[in-house]
Amino acid sequence: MKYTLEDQVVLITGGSQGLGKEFAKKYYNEAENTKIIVVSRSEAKLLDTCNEIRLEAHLRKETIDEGQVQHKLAAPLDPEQRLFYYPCDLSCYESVECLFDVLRDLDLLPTQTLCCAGGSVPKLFRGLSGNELSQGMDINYKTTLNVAHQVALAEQTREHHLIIFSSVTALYPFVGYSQYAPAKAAMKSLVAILRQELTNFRISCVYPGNFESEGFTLEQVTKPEITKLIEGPSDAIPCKQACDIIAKSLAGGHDDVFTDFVGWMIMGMDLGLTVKKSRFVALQWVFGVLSNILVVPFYMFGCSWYIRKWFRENDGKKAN
Ligand SMILES: NC(=O)C1=CN([C@@H]2O[C@H](COP(=O)(O)OP(=O)(O)OC[C@H]3O[C@@H](n4cnc5c(N)ncnc54)[C@H](OP(=O)(O)O)[C@@H]3O)[C@@H](O)[C@H]2O)C=CC1
Ligand SMILES: CCCCCCCCCCCCCCCC(=O)[C@@H](N)CO
Repeated sequence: MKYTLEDQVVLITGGSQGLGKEFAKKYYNEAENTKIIVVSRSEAKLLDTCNEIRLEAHLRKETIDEGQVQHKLAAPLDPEQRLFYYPCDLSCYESVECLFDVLRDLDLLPTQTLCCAGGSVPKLFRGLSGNELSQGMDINYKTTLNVAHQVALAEQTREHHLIIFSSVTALYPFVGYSQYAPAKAAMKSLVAILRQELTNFRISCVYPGNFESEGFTLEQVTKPEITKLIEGPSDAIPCKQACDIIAKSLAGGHDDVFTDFVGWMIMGMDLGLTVKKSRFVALQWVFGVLSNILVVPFYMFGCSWYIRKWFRENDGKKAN
């Protein structure tokens, strides 16, 4: 199944900001007939986002078409429009059912689904509240699980492209990400199973390294220094760059997608009983096998030693 921006109905979860919004912009600007539905919890944010995308496109067109194009304000699921929004807490299964009922009624069942909703609160384990812990699973895993299940039920026979946004931390879990990495690892596991079961689906899984977004700015505030140190090699790239890299990789037929070289290396080191479809996969496998023998044990030894030293020096204080 070819990845193309044109002639689709695309459902983007977490479409109100960050990478989801970047994808919404991309579809809106680079495809003519594609219908886009952005979903997130906050209606105010969604409305702002839709207006911003339309206004930007309008202003751009105005300079080309000398003001011939009319700018319309966003309305929730207005069938005249190409860009729709729907406020919904996707971690609640019943709400996702309602969303799909609405989409079915409006003949807007998606042909592509981008599960971008997610987010992390990086802190040391003892510093997290019970609410933050359950939010980690709800925002990252349950939003994706619920949407994937409803799409699977809605699209029993038609082809569908499901694109799930995990993280490099699913492949390399480390200090500071206890609230987040396990949920992203669960998404990787779900992807492997759905690829075997949903035979009419193309299922892609994106493992981004750091990129700039509203969520990223926020997580930097609570992120422990030791976490920043370990993830140092994955410098945050601009959101648009991440979006373009992912779209290009999907168009190239790859289904395990990374956004930087560190991501490619870590994906290679993650061997096991899953099929991998990533860029330069043969080279990645050879690199992975060799580095698991020659580098990983020493890196992990050094890393554990450094983390223990860091905890000793910070003497169990709230070390963030
Ligand atoms: N930025 C980074 O460095 C990296 C990000 N990722 C992953 O990529 C994806 C996009 O990241 P980024 O752009 O930074 O994300 P942001 O944190 O900037 O945006 C997250 C989006 O998810 C929505 N959302 C959160 N919870 C729910 C919910 N329960 N129901 C519906 N929508 C929800 C938010 O809207 P609202 O609050 O209105 O619900 C928002 O639109 C995420 O899954 C993230 O984990 C992976 C690796 C690196
Ligand atoms: C031989 C071994 C070499 C290993 C090199 C180690 C480099 C580690 C890079 C980890 C990058 C993690 C990005 C997390 C992004 C993310 O998901 C958060 N921004 C949350 O949103």
